[in-house]
Amino acid sequence: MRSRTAESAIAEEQSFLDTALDRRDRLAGHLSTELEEAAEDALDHSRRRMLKRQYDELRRARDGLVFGRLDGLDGTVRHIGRIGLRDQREDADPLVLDWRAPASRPFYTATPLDPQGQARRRHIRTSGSVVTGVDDEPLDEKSDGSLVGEGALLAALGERRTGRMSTAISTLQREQDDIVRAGATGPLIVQGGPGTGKTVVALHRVAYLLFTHRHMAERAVLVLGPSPRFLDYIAQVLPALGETAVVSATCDTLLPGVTVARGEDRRISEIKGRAMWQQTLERYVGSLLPQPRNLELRWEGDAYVIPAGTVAQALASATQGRAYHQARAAFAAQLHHLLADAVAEQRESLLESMEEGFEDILARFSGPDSPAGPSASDVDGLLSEDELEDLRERIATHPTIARFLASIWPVRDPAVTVRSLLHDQDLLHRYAPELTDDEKALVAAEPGAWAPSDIPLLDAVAELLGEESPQLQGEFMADRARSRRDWVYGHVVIDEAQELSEMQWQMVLRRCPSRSITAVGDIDQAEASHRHTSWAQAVQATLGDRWTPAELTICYRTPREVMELTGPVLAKAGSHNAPPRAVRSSGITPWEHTVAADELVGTAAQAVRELQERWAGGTVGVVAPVARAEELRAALGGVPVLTATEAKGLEWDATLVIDPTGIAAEPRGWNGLYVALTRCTQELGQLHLV
Ligand SMILES: Nc1ncnc2c1ncn2[C@@H]1O[C@H](COP(=O)(O)OP(=O)(O)OP(=O)(O)O)[C@@H](O)[C@H]1O
Repeated sequence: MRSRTAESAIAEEQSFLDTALDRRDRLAGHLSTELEEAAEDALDHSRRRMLKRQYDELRRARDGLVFGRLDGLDGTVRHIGRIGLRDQREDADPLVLDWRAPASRPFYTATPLDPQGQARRRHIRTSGSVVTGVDDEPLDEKSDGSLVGEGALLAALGERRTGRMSTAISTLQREQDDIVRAGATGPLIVQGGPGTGKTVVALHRVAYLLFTHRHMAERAVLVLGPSPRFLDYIAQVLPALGETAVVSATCDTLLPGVTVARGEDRRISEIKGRAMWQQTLERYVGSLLPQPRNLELRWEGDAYVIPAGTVAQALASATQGRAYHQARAAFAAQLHHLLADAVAEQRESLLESMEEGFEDILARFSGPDSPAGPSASDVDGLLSEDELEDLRERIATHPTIARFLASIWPVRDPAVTVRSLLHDQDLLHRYAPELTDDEKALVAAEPGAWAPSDIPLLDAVAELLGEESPQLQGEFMADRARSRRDWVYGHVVIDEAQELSEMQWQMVLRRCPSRSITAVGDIDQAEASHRHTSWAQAVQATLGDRWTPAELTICYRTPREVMELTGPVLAKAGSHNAPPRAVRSSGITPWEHTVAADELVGTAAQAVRELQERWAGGTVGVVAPVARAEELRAALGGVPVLTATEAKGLEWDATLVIDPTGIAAEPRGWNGLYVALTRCTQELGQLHLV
């Protein structure tokens, strides 16, 4: 039963929510009329876009229109919601504060020890347009102050999982909020154990940055995740936060038009992920540039020679700071000039010699008293500037000259270029001397189809070669950004960043030269083939020490009972860190059974059925060793059966971990097992093999 005070608080907030909903509808109606009229009025484009954005924002903001309230020590009352709502009176304070606005910050960070001028924080729970409850937190009393809005947080964490991540704007915690609102001028690397809200923080940070730095929306924000399944899991969070200027991708899908077509051996992927490839590729593409020499060209039946010295100068100025194809275009322009000059010069000297011959003839046939005939000065051999321009134009568009250029400086395709290097041990010997003979042989023996570790190499070569023809610039659209290799993003967010190889980091930096990057990850969950065991090591080759560390320390997902099992696993993974502190207990003891190999599938099927019954309306997931995943997938149809790598970043109400010893025996398997054990929000079961 609710107390009278709770009833009256709910009624009070219901009345406020009704006002806010009414205001929202009025504003949306007003904007809609303005937009309709604007169609005829030819409203200027950018204003129209702004109105449309505001209109869409208002229409989307149904859930969580108002979710919080701050009562100041000075008696002021401020409501906080998904978006800001202006009051009817222009000079009045906003009716609802946007959660990202600076004035909303105390909602996430005020504590009894640091009340920031606030007397009380209230979480308002709603379902559609109905207020269902309030949680009040006095900020003028002493408490341990470790959690913000504990009631609302624990209610959110205890909810059944839907298989899709949801927003956490009403329950963001202080350490999370600090990261969400951190400055964005350089790389920020956030370390956090499983379930500490790294993904939550990363996505809310995108929304915060796009709200605070409007210019970022013009260049879009790139969100990089570990797998398409993960991107699907987080897909609705940003639209729910009102953000559409976002492109999501994995490192494998970042290069437009290129698809990963095969898996690869860990050893080779480690070799191909090393930072040294950047120099290797630079050296190799550099070697493909033409060398200075005499160039012999034909034009309209005559031969012309451009001497090696002149060619060397033209090459030096064309290649200066330019990618291969841009340098080629600059050199072509110079070549056209040089040839036109040579043609003009030859023509001049020909005319001059003709002229001299003509004067001799005249001198022979006429005496000193003869009347003056045409003289050398009357026959001007020089080409006018227009004639010279016309000649250059004809040279520039002539197929013979284009063929000549192609013979000394061919257009190159990144894919062919990468393959020609990787499959040739002699070239590898010359340009990748850092590799051992064994490593070179392994790389050269790889099949032709692209593997994940090829993508950053292709990307690097595509950058070194440059676009053959410049791509059109235009008005921003996320699709446009996605379709362009050379798109420069306003900000990049990397989730599960511990998995990135050095070459993948390079690929990210290429897309964000400003280095406005947020990388979140858990170095203890790293399973990729690289050997990094610290962030400093992971980014040494790309960022050096120019990055800011941050940390998340509280586990929101996994209950205490499960987290207690993970300490020894983490130690076996070679980590010196302790697992994060779990914020809650589920009251359910993790269980484990041991079964014979031939009973494994049947027992797993039975266990999944029981879990599904217990967690009806929620989700159940199975994590298994790579070698068993296929068989289990076939037998347990309908339930996700994933390897530890595939389960990264995901969560279910209940997880069944199959053959933990088998998972631990995989490469970096203890890290994998740490991932597997920490996926559940409520119940963990393990099936061991005898
Ligand atoms: N402040 C919060 N309010 C409500 N729910 C939260 C909050 N922080 C985290 N959660 C929930 O905790 C769970 C774990 O969060 P998240 O997936 O972001 O963690 P993570 O650190 O990325 O985990 P992992 O390393 O395992 O991928 C999610 O269900 C998320 O919604």
